[in-house]
Amino acid sequence: MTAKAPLASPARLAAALTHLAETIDARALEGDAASSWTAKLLAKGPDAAASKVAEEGGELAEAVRRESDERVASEAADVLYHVFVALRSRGVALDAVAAALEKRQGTSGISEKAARPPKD
Ligand SMILES: N=c1c2ncn([C@@H]3O[C@H](COP(=O)(O)OP(=O)(O)OP(=O)(O)O)[C@@H](O)[C@H]3O)c2ncn1[C@@H]1O[C@H](COP(=O)(O)O)[C@@H](O)[C@H]1O
Repeated sequence: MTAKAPLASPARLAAALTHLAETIDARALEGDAASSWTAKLLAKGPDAAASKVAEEGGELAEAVRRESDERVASEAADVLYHVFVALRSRGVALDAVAAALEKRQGTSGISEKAARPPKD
């Protein structure tokens, strides 16, 4: 895929993310750490979830820099999974993330940055 290719199949990704979020929710409610990786991660708490987000984010960055498209997709999937686990671990609702994304719709990142108050 080239940098100019469209980001196809957003509905397919949305469906996969919905399935993933529902699975993580189910594991949080009745998962067993002996048989569920998600339940095991959640039992460790937000600090451990944060470490996994940082670790997987670094691996994705490395893949984007110098690995195959397949590796980039796989590392991106790892990041998405661990972001969802971290949100569940903190008790931050997916609705809050959706609201943050919706609020930004139609606002260019360049104009948003220009409107920020100056840093001290
Ligand atoms: N998407 C994932 C997913 N991605 C990664 N992992 C697991 O995360 C584990 C750790 O992966 P790492 O690459 O971080 O390996 P590691 O660096 O050796 O791990 P550390 O011990 O260092 O933390 C592996 O066992 C992976 O299988 C996942 N485990 C679960 N899911 C999803 O969650 C669902 C429920 O899984 P369970 O909770 O295990 O039933 C699954 O059906 C999947 O859809």
